[in-house]
Amino acid sequence: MNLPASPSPDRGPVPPALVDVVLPCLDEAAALPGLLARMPSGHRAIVVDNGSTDGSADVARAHGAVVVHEDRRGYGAAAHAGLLAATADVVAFCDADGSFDPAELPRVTAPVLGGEADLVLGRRRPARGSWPAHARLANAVLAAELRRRTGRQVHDLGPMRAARRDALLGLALADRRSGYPLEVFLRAAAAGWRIDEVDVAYRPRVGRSKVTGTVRGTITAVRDMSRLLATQASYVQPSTAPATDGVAA
Ligand SMILES: Cc1cn([C@H]2C[C@H](O)[C@@H](COP(=O)(O)OP(=O)(O)O[C@H]3O[C@@H](C)[C@H](O)[C@@H](O)[C@H]3O)O2)c(=O)[nH]c1=O
Repeated sequence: MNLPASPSPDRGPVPPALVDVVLPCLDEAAALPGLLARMPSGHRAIVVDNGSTDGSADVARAHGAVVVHEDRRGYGAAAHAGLLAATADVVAFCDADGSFDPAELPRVTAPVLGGEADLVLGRRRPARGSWPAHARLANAVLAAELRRRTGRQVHDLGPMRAARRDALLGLALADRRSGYPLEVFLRAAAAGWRIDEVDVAYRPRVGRSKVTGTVRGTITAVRDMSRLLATQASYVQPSTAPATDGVAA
C-alpha cells in the first residue's frame, strides 16, 4: 500500500522517511499532540486508529501523522495493520499513550539502520508510577521464561522496538492481540536474528491504560501470551549464532 507523504504545508517537500513509526492508538487524543511533536527527523508517524471515539484520528492528522484505520480492536491487529501500511525500510513501534519519548527512537532504530542488529527492543527504565507492579512482575516472569527457552538476553518485550520491514514481513506474523510483541520475539529468535536491547525511559502514560491498568487486564494479557508460548513452542530453537548476512528473513 502506498501512503501519502506526511503533510507539511509550511515546511516544503518532505524527504522520504527512513523509519516508519507504527503507533497503535485507541482513544489517545490527549497524548498525541505532545507525542507527535517529538517525532525525530527521518521518522514518519503512522497512527493506527482502532475504534477511537475521542477524535484521535483527526488529532493525529492535524499533527502531521499518516492515519490508518483498523476496524477490529486490539493492540496486535493495530500493530500488524501499521506494519502492512509501512513503506520505509525500517519500522519502529511505539505506544501512542505518552509513556515513551519518541525523541529516543533514533537510539532504537540506529542499530537496525546501521545493520548491527536485526531487532532492537526498548528495555523500559520506569519512572515512579509508570508501570503497575503487577504488570511489571508479569513482564519480568515472562522475560525470564524467554531467556530460559531461547538463551537470549531479553528483559522486556519492549513496546518500543524496531526491525527491517521486509524481515518482519518475512516472519509471517499473525495479529495476536497483546501477544503480538511476543510472537515477533519468538519468530525472530527462532530465525537467528541478532536481538539487542536499548534502555528507554518509561513515564506515566496520559490517560488510562487499556491493557495492564488493572490486574484483570494483565491476567488477560498474560493468558494470551501463555497460549502463544504453548502453541508456538516450535518457533523456539535455542540459538546463539548471529545472522551473518545482516538481516535474516
Ligand atoms: C488495548 C489496546 C491498546 N492499544 C494501544 C493504545 C496504546 O497506544 C498502546 C498501549 O496500550 P495501553 O492501554 O497503554 O497498555 P499498557 O500501558 O498497559 O501497555 C501495555 O501495552 C501492551 C501492548 C504491551 O505489550 C505491554 O507490555 C504493556 O506495555 O496500545 C490499541 O491501539 N488498541 C487496543 O485495543
